[in-house]
Parts: sequence; C-alpha cells; structure tokens
Amino acid sequence: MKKLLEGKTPANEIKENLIEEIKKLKSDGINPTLCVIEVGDDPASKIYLRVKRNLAKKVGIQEIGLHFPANTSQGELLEKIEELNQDPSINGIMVQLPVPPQIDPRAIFETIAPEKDADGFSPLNLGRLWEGQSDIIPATVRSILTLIDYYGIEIAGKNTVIIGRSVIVGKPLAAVLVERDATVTIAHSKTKNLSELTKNADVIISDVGKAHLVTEDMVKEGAVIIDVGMNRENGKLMGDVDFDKVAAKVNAITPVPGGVGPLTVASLMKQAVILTRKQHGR
Ligand SMILES: Nc1nc2c(c(=O)[nH]1)N[C@@H](CN(C=O)c1ccc(C(=O)N[C@@H](CCC(=O)O)C(=O)O)cc1)CN2
Repeated sequence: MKKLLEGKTPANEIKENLIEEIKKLKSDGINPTLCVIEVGDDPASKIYLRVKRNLAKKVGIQEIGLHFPANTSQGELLEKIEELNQDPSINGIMVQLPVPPQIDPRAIFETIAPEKDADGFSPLNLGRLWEGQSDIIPATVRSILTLIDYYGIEIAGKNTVIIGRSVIVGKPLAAVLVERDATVTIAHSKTKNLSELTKNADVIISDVGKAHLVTEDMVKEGAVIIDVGMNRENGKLMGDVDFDKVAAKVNAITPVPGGVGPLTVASLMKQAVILTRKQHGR
C-alpha cells in the first residue's frame, strides 16, 4: 500500500476554513443556524449528535438540538419540520438516522425544504445531482469526494465499482462520480459474480455494512479502495474490506475507523454554511 487515506487531516482543513468563512458571515450579520433533530434514544446516534454539537460550536454554527420521544408519530415530526421550513432564522435542518420504525425516512426527506436540506437527502437535491448540479450533496458522498481530491486520486476514465445502492450513499455517489468522468458500476446484494467486477476495478467503494465482504482475491494490484462500511466484530470497529491483506496489494486505502467517518460531520457543517450562503444570495 502506498497511501493511507486518512480523514482526520482533510477534516481539520475543512474546520479551519469554516471558522474563517463563518467569521466573515457573522461580520455581515449572518449567523449560520442548523437544527438537528433526534427521534428516540439510539445510543450511537447520541454519540454522533454530540460530535455534531461540539463541531458546530467550534466552527461558530449555532446548533439547535430538538429531541422527540421514540413514540413520536410521523405526523408530529413532519409538522415540526414544516414549521422549521417556514422559520427564517433556521438555515439548515437534519434528522439523525435511524428513526423509529413508525417513521418513514423518505417522508422526512420529502418534507425538509430543499433549500434547508443539510443532509442533501431531499428528492430534489438528489435528482439535481444527476443533472450535474452538485453543491448540495449527502455528507458521506462529500466526504468521499474530499478524500479523492485531497489525496489526488485520479477518477476520470477509471473503472469504479460502488458496492451498495442506498439512496443516501451509493446512488448519489454514482451521480457525482459520473459527473467527474468515472465509468461507474453499482453492485448490490443481487449482483452475480461480484469479484468479476471488482477484479477489473481501478477504484472500489464499499458501503454495505458487511465485514470481510471485500477480500484480497477480489481486488487488483494498484487499485484504490474506499471503505464506507462500519461493522462491529467482537467489539472491534471494522469496514467492509479485509484491511490488512487488501492494503498490502493496493495503491491507496481508507482505514476504518479513521477514513471516511471523521469527514462526515465536517462535511455536514460545510453544507450548513453552503445553505446559509445560498439563502443570502452569496
Ligand atoms: N441524518 C443522518 N444520519 C446519519 C448519517 C448522516 O450522514 N446523516 N450518518 C451516520 C452517522 N454519522 C453521522 O451522522 C456518523 C457516522 C460515523 C462517524 C465517524 O466518525 N466514524 C468513525 C468511527 C466512530 C466510532 O468509533 O463509532 C470512523 O469511521 O472513523 C461520524 C458520523 C448514520 N446516521
């Protein structure tokens, strides 16, 4: 392995830039404000929300945290979102996932106003990605692009296999990589002969959530591997890729933890600032 694609350094760079950008906005009387909604008491979500709160404070974004009990109905949640959509003091809105089973995440994505869609999950913003408009994009996708740019990974014309077809990572990622001239294949649970695809891939991006899915024999020498998976095995956090053996064979690989993950919260903050600027015509 020649390059370890760590997320911490580019994440720090994003934070430093945000601090400067937000200072300037504030000196013009603009106070970027992000409303973060939690439904229920998922323990992992609590950790991520604390990280979001701390980073917002550090860069100067006003974070408004709302907590709803786990038995909140979809109607109640959507009503609150509608209210926030109308509130001019709120620039960005996001609902932490997962939400309890009585709430359909798609209803949330459809209700958040596209111009306040901090996660970039609204159907309008996701659709715009396929038109080549990529200012509002899901945080994980933005994080992957940041790694690609920061480490100078060539993507144009490269055979790129995305494993995973989620609406919030795999599909929007395909749209932005096609826009960057990559030749993209999306593989998923029904794909036959996954290894035939991955063995020919210059770049493999996996977002499945299955440990040991991508093994050494499935990758070609010199490939680039971006692992978005997060799996716990015997208390240890690992990605979808068999890191040690695959790393020995490839040119560049993200660690898990420490790769895409640390960039996701910084990417969300960046998006909140982009939304704020757009709302003020900047
Ligand atoms: N509304 C949203 N919900 C969720 C999102 C999202 O982007 N929007 N993503 C995840 C959770 N998440 C942020 O919300 C998140 C996940 C992982 C990390 C991270 O830093 N991971 C570390 C490891 C952390 C650990 O030890 O558990 C890493 O990979 O190095 C940050 C944020 C689901 N919900």
